[in-house]
Amino acid sequence: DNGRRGGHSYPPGPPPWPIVGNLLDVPKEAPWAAYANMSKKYGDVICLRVLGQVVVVLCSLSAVKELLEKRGETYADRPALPILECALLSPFGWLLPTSRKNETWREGRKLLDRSLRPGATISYRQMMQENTHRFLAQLLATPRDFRGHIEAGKFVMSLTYGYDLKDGDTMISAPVQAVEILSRLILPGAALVNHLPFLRHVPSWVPFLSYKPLARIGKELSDKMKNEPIDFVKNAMRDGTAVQSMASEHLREVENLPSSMRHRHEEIIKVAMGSIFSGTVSSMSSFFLALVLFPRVQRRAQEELDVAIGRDRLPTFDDRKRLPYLEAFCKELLRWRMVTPLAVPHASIENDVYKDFFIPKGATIVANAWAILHDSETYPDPEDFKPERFLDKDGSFRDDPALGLVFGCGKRICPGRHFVDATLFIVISSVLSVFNVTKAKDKSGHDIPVNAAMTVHSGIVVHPEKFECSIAPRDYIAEDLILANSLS
Ligand code: HEM
Repeated sequence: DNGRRGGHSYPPGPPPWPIVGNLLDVPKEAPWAAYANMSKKYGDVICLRVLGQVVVVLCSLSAVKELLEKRGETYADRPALPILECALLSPFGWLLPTSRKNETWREGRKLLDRSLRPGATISYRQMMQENTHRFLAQLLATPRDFRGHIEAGKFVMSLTYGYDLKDGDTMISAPVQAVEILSRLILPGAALVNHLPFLRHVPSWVPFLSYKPLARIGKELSDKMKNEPIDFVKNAMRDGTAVQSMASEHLREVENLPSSMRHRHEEIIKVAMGSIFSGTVSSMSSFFLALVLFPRVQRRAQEELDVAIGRDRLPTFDDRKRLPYLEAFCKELLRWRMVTPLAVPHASIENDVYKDFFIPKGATIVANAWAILHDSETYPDPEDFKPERFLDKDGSFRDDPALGLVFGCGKRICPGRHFVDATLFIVISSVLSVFNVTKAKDKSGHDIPVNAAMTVHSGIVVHPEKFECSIAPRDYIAEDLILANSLS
């Protein structure tokens, strides 16, 4: 393979070495920034060859849109990763984010798109508001545990299954473990590890599991993850105690089908619902980080809330159109500290030619969303948190089509994006309307410095490092409001 087909060569990139190719060029730290740098030298479409695998990194909006969106069908696959075939991981083949482009993915994806479309999330507004009010009460009671309050996955479990997650609940232990295992192994940083054959057999760093045969562990976790929450919903439906949720709605739709058909539909429901994870944890921590680091932004958002809503009630979804600064704030949050700076890799299902470059079938395609949304020409001082970027001179909100990239692009674009958008709005506006978030103080009353660093958490998702902050009600009016709403 000399990298040429029909007169076209692979996209440019660092020259490959014999045998190892570009293995040593694959960045280990902040790969999004390293690829962005590389693109200054080689252009917006870069090619690396890693142990026989062609990896194409897209660093411009036009390249991402042209390939992943316009030629969406060609790039709708996920990479075929040998590691996913190992005994431990093969039972998770059904999970939509990593699934190859097959019939189960297509059907599951359709169901998720239907459940999570903007119109459908409107019917969950009440539930989101109630969850948010409970979150405010938890912040008031134990502000130092703010990370724990965010991390509970509550929003997603009540949306998906109408399940009220308690602290330390085992209902999410299977998904949490599975996500930890999968995401550590599959994505960009780990891309090269996938090709190291010994890993196909022994992920020895999984100590809590290693006493059982891997195949059994994988199957048990996968079954638990898929079946346990759905069984909960079915039982609740039988007892007449089921509350509205995505799962109960779908189960109701197929309730009266003949059993053979019902079985297949229920399987798809399990696949689709089981593929939903709490993805907003990272953004919510970054939200608190932004507030401590940029007090000016916090004050401005509070001024807008006070004028538009007043101080005697909490925000609702109906207020959104009157809060352009807050809208811009939510967008800036997703841009400033991207959750998945390299999105999730796609793969090509056939040979393709882009701008005279040859992209072979089976190539891994990485959309470098970070390079685009942190480009200092389009976003001056990209590391600063500035909602104003998305405001017109008259203060109205200005949308930016490139922002959608934080949710990926094309056929695999995040189906949870509208839900995320709604969740962030209601949580952020509610927190800001009643709390002041500032640097925490040490015993002698000095500000504790804030660690603003980000860390790669389990493979693809990036989180803020642990930091401290003080979260206090703005005044007694705010405190009363939180308490009154958490009781109703
Ligand atoms: C801030 C929060 C979130 C971010 C930044 C995010 C981002 C992403 C990205 C970048 C992808 C890959 C897109 C691509 O391949 O082009 C993705 C896929 C996915 N996301 Fe999200 N996501 C978030 C929250 C959620 C939530 C709350 C849900 C469910 C309600 C969800 C469900 C999914 C699923 C099922 C996929 C796989 C889609 C497929 O492969 O067909 N995500 N997400």
